[in-house]
Amino acid sequence: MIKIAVAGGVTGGHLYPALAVLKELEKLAPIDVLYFTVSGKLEEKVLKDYNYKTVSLKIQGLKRPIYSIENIKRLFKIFNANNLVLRELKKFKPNIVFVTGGYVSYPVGIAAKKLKIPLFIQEQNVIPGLANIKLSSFAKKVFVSFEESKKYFQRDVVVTGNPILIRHKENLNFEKKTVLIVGGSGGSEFLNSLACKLSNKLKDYHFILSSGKKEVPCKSENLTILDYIENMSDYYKAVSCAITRGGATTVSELIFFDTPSIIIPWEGSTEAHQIENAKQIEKLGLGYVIREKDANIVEIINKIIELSNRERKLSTKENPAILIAKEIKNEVLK
Ligand SMILES: CC(=O)N[C@H]1[C@@H](OP(=O)(O)OP(=O)(O)OC[C@H]2O[C@@H](n3ccc(=O)[nH]c3=O)[C@H](O)[C@@H]2O)O[C@H](CO)[C@@H](O)[C@@H]1O
Repeated sequence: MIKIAVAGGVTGGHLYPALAVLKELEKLAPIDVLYFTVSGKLEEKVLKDYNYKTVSLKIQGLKRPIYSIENIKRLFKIFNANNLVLRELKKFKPNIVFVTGGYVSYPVGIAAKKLKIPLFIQEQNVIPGLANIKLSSFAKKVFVSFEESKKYFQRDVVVTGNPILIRHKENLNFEKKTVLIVGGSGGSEFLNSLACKLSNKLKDYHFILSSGKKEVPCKSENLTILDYIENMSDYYKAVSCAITRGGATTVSELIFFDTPSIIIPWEGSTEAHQIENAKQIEKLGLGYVIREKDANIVEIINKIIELSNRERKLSTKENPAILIAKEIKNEVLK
């Protein structure tokens, strides 16, 4: 039995890679999971379908710029959460702690250090997040998704690729050319409004928008609006092309499913990390990166037409989740 404590969430970008690894680990050995969640966030909803123990933390991420009064309050909550995490880890006695970044990972990683439990870290983004960078100095292993991330760590890291959680429910088959538009796990007002403009101009195309429950300023026959898509894998495979933000997990999924795509990175992302993630799509010739300021509707339409006329091929790739699961198993069941 592998007893594993896990943290990684708030957004889908951190959550799904962790779940992907646990899914593979379960195939290698029986597992007992304690998952640290953030109160009210996506993982608390998603984990209802899983048979994992959970501990909910009432914490918030630090605002940028880092030096502000509000951050002192938030740090205080994180320090309080440290005590709860310590208590829970002492009770659960995991063989290993695994974190996939985001601020919830920090108190869990620190507690692992205090209790001398081996810590494994997984980073999705090309430019690593603050929590993972800080924790990496004492982690037993660090897995990164892209070669380019190596230079940000002052230690050895293992390049595995980003774990992909395959979520299959149905075999989709669209009659018309279909464009998937997704603004990350929280949606994007910018992409919602772009979906309106595109569906209005390209009437012979079908658009599917994951709105993240954010406002969509139109209704149109050729625009299907969904609050959230549970089975993203089915969509990645079936659509002609996708338009997305530059979240690392979305980018990795597009690469995994060979989905031709246009990435319009979220300009507000910390250290503009979404721009660096997005470049991976261009590097592989899978699509284009367009900055918000250059998002010209005619150019986007031309790119949609070009990408959706490409023949879709799904090459077989090994899921990075398998590699990481094997490393965890080898560490625990030495
Ligand atoms: C606003 C924000 O802080 N974004 C960050 C967050 O990602 P955020 O969760 O926004 O974005 P990502 O694009 O990385 O991942 C989204 C995940 O949610 C899933 N999904 C999305 C929509 C939907 O309807 N259904 C669904 O299942 C996608 O399949 C994917 O697995 O973490 C990422 C990974 O560290 C970062 O790169 C992003 O910059």
